[in-house]
Amino acid sequence: MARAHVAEQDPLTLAAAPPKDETPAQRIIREKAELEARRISDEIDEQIKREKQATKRRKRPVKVLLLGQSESGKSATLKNFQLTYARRKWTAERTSWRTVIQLNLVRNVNTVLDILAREVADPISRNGIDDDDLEPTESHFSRTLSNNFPVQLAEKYDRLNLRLSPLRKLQRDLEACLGAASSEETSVGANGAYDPTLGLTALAERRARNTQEFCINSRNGWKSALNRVLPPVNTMDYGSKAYGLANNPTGDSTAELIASCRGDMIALWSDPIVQDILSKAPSRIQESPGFFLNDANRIATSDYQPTDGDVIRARLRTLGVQEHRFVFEQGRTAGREWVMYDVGGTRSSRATWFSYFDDMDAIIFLAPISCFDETLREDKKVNRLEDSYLLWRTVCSSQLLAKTQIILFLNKCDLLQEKLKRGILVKNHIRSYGNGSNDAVSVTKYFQQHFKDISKQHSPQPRPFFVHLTSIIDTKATAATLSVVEEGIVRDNLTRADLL
Ligand SMILES: Nc1nc2c(ncn2[C@@H]2O[C@H](COP(=O)(O)OP(=O)(O)OP(=O)(O)O)[C@@H](O)[C@H]2O)c(=O)[nH]1
Ligand SMILES: [Mg+2]
Repeated sequence: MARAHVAEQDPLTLAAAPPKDETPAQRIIREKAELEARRISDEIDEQIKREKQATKRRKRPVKVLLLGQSESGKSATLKNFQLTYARRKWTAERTSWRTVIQLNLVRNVNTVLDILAREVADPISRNGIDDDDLEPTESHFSRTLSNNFPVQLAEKYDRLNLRLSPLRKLQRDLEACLGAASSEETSVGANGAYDPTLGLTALAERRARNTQEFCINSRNGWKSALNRVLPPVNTMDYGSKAYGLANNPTGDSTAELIASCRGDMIALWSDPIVQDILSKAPSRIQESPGFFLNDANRIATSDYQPTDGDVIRARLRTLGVQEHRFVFEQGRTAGREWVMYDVGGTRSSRATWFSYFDDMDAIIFLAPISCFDETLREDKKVNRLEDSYLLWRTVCSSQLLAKTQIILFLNKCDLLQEKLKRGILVKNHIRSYGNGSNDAVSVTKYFQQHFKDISKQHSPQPRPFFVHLTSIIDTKATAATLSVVEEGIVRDNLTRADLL
């Protein structure tokens, strides 16, 4: 009774109650109207629910996978994305690249010394001593050069070699601190060997057996390698009495040591005879990844701070698959999170790629087209461009990626131009090129057509061919390319969200 009384008093119940004097005909009309109102209300609820779900899907991170052989420019592309769209994070992380760049520079110096030793000492290289084993001794240059050059020059090299010798130990120590990422892979373990006749599925099965690289799956990406550097380097001793570096608590000992070698580095690099010898070497050190000798004057200082360009050019090999998350601060997708997966490109790393094919909004495939005359570090028998063709075919033909947008970057166009200008003939390395013109436009067009044909022939279903000619170290031009890429990826991402 008490409840009925409350219900009677409730204004909502009273308002919704049928009129007291309602006739049966009026009742039928009223109930019909109520039914219709409920139907409309349910429909609106359903619409709101659908829109909420679509908004949620649209807000899910944009996922991009970067693929391509080692040294193709995947990490450099990722860095450009950060530089262009996540400036705050980029600036915060820039300093942590200092040690990598210093190592790159130190390695450049040691490589020049090695090339000099090998080039001027024919008897040594003929005796089968490998580049990697070569460690010039104090008297090495004077012993070998004195046959060909004035004694005073030989003495100069001896002096430089001796004065720069602490950089040998520094290189080893920095490599030890940075870990495997700081060195290039030069040979492939049996388990990790890439066999192009195997599908990626079969390769993925090998993954579990190959533990060397796959245990490293850093969510912080390269930061994990960079973070390892500072403490051990602080305590290094590079003949510290001579350089006054012992127990420097700020980690500046490396910079101090490198700075103390600056004059000698520059003297070595600017020497015309050294330049002449290097110009006759089979590959140009200036075109190798992480080349900084032209910037020694600026980098070999105790207070060196990397510039944006330095970081893009720094070389640190990617191990395993690294996930990078960042919220775009500008662009069409400002406020939206992007997740980019940067993979290691060496043959032994490729088996991991497969498990990331699912659920990507786009794949950016990097193919360095300047490499037509080079072979893989990990397999000297394989031409780099041929390797890229094969990889591209594998990616295009994947059923899992049949509906995924794939964007091709024909990268290192700057180096391609350099090589062609130097007179390197494409036909000598890519037989199918025949007597085509050896200029950059014709060569690029030819390579591009080949990639397009592969995509057309091997894609499980027709897909558009998106291609960009890039020089990823050119940050301004790359920003313009990335803007186009961002638009395409987001458009695709929204379409997928609405279709889901
Ligand atoms: N000159 C020139 N150098 C480039 C270009 N793109 C990348 N590089 C440099 O080439 C080197 C290798 O690039 P990375 O981005 O480290 O290559 P990666 O594909 O990530 O290689 P892995 O991590 O081994 O798979 C770096 O030193 C880059 O700065 C380019 O277009 N031109
Ligand atoms: Mg990389």
